[in-house]
Amino acid sequence: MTAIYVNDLVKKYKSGVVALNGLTLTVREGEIFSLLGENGAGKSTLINILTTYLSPTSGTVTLFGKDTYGKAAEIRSKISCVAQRTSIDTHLSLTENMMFQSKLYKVPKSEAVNRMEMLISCFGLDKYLNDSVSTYSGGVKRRLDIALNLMSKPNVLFLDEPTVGMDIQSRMAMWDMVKKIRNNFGTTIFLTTHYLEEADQLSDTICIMKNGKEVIQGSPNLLREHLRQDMLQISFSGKKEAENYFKALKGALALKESDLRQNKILTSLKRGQSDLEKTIRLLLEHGIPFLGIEIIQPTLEDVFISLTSENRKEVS
Ligand SMILES: Nc1ncnc2c1ncn2[C@@H]1O[C@H](COP(=O)(O)OP(=O)(O)OP(=O)(O)O)[C@@H](O)[C@H]1O
Repeated sequence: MTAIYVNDLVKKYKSGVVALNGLTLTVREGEIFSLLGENGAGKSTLINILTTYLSPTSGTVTLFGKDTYGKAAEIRSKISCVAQRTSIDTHLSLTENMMFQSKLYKVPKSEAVNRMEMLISCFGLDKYLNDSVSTYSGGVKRRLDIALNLMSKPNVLFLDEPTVGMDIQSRMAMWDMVKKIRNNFGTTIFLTTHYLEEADQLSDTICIMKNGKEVIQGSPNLLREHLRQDMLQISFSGKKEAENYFKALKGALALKESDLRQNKILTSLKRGQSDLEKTIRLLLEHGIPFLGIEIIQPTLEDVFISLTSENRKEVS
């Protein structure tokens, strides 16, 4: 069943900015759906419309088959949104925070206690029960915030950049939690992220947005297949060296600005082995001190850069 359906959605702000420009996407029930896009692509605007805090200029938004227009209260009882700022009260204990949340959603007390105990155990929050919430790390506060938002048994959970600013351990604990929410409760999860690795690890479906419109939507593998060709990667000892030799190789290898990444030059291979041989010859003839050269499979980051860079080809 379709959880969220957005068709030809347009949002024009009073300032004249068109933040969403005919966006269409589908989120299936029980999946983890990630929305990726550069700053200003329209992700927050879309979340604000889906969570009923903004009304669209035109287009259709349905949640579980029902048109959301004018039904804010009904929709809000089915969803939860974890924004970047946590809704935790650091003067209350972990359990007081959870019980307070259940009162907001009018969950009967005995049911709320059962649900709280289940969530605490499911997400490994029991080891923090005796500590003051104000001493929790950012990662644990974020996990508690998500647990609070699950007290109301939402059908859809919106997560706005759930791991921003976290170290790798906290990020992995969060990924584990997000997968458990889908697997154990069947909750549909709609998240935004700037981390391609996160989208790749977590998502059943990824949608890449640009300028208020979808560019591509599909599984991580489908997106990777979109490039359909291997890439040539030349590594240098540092970023500066890569920049210098990028200029020297630009014309000969028909490189684009987006082909320069940190200490590497990455470009699509048009003629496989013969491109590799030509490039090695060129590097040796010009005495360019490269560290390595290899043919690699495109990553999700390569797909993202290829689809969102200005001169991209239209998606077939
Ligand atoms: N309240 C507003 N009034 C006018 N323009 C706005 C408003 N909110 C956002 N915008 C503009 O709409 C466009 C989309 O913004 P939005 O915040 O939805 O993008 P985003 O993808 O969430 O960006 P980021 O990743 O930086 O959070 C941008 O050009 C932004 O400046």
